[in-house]
Amino acid sequence: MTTAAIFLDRDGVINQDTGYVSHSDDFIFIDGVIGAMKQLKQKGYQLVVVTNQSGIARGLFSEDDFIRLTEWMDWSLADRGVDLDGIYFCPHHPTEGSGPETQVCDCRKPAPGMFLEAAQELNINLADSYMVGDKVSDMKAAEAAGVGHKILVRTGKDITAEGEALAEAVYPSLVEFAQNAADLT
Ligand SMILES: O=P(O)(O)OC[C@@H](O)[C@H]1O[C@@H](OP(=O)(O)O)[C@@H](O)[C@@H](O)[C@@H]1O
Ligand SMILES: [Mg+2]
Ligand SMILES: [Zn+2]
Repeated sequence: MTTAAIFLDRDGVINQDTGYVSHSDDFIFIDGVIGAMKQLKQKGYQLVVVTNQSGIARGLFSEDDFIRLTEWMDWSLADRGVDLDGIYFCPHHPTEGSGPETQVCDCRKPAPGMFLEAAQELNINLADSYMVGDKVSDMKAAEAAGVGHKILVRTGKDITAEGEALAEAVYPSLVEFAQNAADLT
């Protein structure tokens, strides 16, 4: 059996994108998102985070730093009744940096790799799923993976005309999206 998922971009959707956030001291949940995530789980969706973390390739922080922050985020959410089903990240950048993570990959959005891996591992029906992001690359990655619904929110980077054209809908934040998303259960 497959189930639908809500794919969530991290920076600009879950937390304020102050630029390459790598420590819990700098991780600020956007108002209302934890409640919104809880509501989406109750509607029957899996919740899967898909995040580009080129700060690793750029040498701004290490993969261990990312994992430490991710564990903190995961526990902060679990404490508030939200269990994430999956967290996928891309540590690469095609040109920036000088270490092993500086490489062309198939996981950095707008490539669909993280979505396809999640779909395999978590038995996700991509056509019935949603991607909620703040950038054109989020919409393009979802499109390339065959995610049925592409949503932009205004809590991150400025929404461009290109982004608006690719998205099915634009909401002020994840809160309004969760209020409008259909029940699966
Ligand atoms: O929004 P998600 O995918 O969760 O994460 C994005 C971050 O890793 C950073 O990605 C960078 O893009 P580049 O990776 O430098 O193109 C910039 O957008 C930063 O402001 C942002 O903090
Ligand atoms: Mg983002
Ligand atoms: Zn990658």
